[in-house]
Amino acid sequence: MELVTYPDVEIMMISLADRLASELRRGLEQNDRVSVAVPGGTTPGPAFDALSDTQLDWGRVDVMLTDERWVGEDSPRSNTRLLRKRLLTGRAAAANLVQLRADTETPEEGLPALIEAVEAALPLTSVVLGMGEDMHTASIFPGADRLEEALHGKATLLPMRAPGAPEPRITLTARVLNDAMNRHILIRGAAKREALEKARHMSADEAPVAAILRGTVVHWAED
Ligand SMILES: O=C1O[C@H](COP(=O)(O)O)[C@@H](O)[C@H](O)[C@H]1O
Repeated sequence: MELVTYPDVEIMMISLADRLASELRRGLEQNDRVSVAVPGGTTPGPAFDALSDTQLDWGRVDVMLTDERWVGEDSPRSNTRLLRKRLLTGRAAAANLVQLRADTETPEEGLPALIEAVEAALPLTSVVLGMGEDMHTASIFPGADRLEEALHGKATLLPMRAPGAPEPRITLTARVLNDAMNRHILIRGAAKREALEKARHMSADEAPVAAILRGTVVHWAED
């Protein structure tokens, strides 16, 4: 992995947005469409603000989440809600949202309706991942019920339940994340930096983010 540290969070968010825009532009020179997967949670909002303002042929861009919490878009915990509000707005409103949420009670029931559109947008041109202090990434959590499949299996998308996750989830698997042409992890604050350093010396079963580190650029700034 390559660790890039920034003088502050604002510069980090703008730099990451610039870098993603360049990767997508380069992809569009050679392909009809490009795709990017982004995290939810509390970290990426400012990078979304910067990216949504970027000049790009957004009509040829597929945008998806790396993972979603199985809650409705009216919930403040909905990652799709964050995406619509902060990324799929302004210039980026022309992008195509590849949904990771269906209107069913469980992710198991919803998955068949989602998989085709997700697979049509693969391989990802770029992926940005977040990471929790427990070293989960996307919704691949330590102790999760389908951890083994998510880390080592051939699936594209999996339902996931974990002690550290308050609601059921759906997540892209390590295979899909590692197949992305450009991979980034976005973290801020001392606790996550420490967790990342620990994860580098742990197995992916204990620290799922370890499965995605090879060849990935980690972007970090102090809070
Ligand atoms: O639950 C989730 O957590 C991670 C990390 O979120 P953060 O709030 O600590 O930035 C996030 O990357 C993931 O997409 C989300 O569903």
